Amino acid sequence: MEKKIVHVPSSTDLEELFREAHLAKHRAYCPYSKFRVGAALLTSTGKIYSGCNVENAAYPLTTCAERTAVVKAVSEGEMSFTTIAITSDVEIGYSGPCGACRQILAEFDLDLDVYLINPKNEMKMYKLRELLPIAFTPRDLQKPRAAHDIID
Ligand SMILES: O=c1ccn([C@H]2C[C@H](O)[C@@H](CO)O2)c(=O)[nH]1
Ligand SMILES: [Zn+2]
Repeated sequence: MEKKIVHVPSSTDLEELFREAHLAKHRAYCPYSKFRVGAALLTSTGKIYSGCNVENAAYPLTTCAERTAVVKAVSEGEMSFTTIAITSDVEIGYSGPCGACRQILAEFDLDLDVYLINPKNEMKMYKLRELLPIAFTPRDLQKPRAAHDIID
């Protein structure tokens, strides 16, 4: 079997990742909610893709920071992620990724490390599988289904 080379994040990688998430938060376009979010995604090759929330006058068209980062990475050919850092202006506790973003991240790896960081630089790490138990992922589409469920 071919061995996959995975870049194990060092503490310097993580510091850089947290800094990128912080910088991305400052680029948030959120004139309606005034709620800034920054995210930074680390690939298994050691690259970082960051993103901010991008709102729209047609409110439901808003893109979350996490989704911006995923779309940037995937559109540059990166699909293997080890870690995401997410930061907002919530000072008491942490703001977690919304349900839609959890699902978007679950497409790629439920073992993803999710760091939530607040403005006091406190942080908490979760595995994505903890944040989205019994996730629906591409593997579910591969599972055998009962004949009566198959529509052809
Ligand atoms: O996971 C989340 C949740 C919310 N937001 C953004 C969307 C919107 O611009 C603002 C308030 O919901 O925060 C994100 O970027 N990520
Ligand atoms: Zn979201």
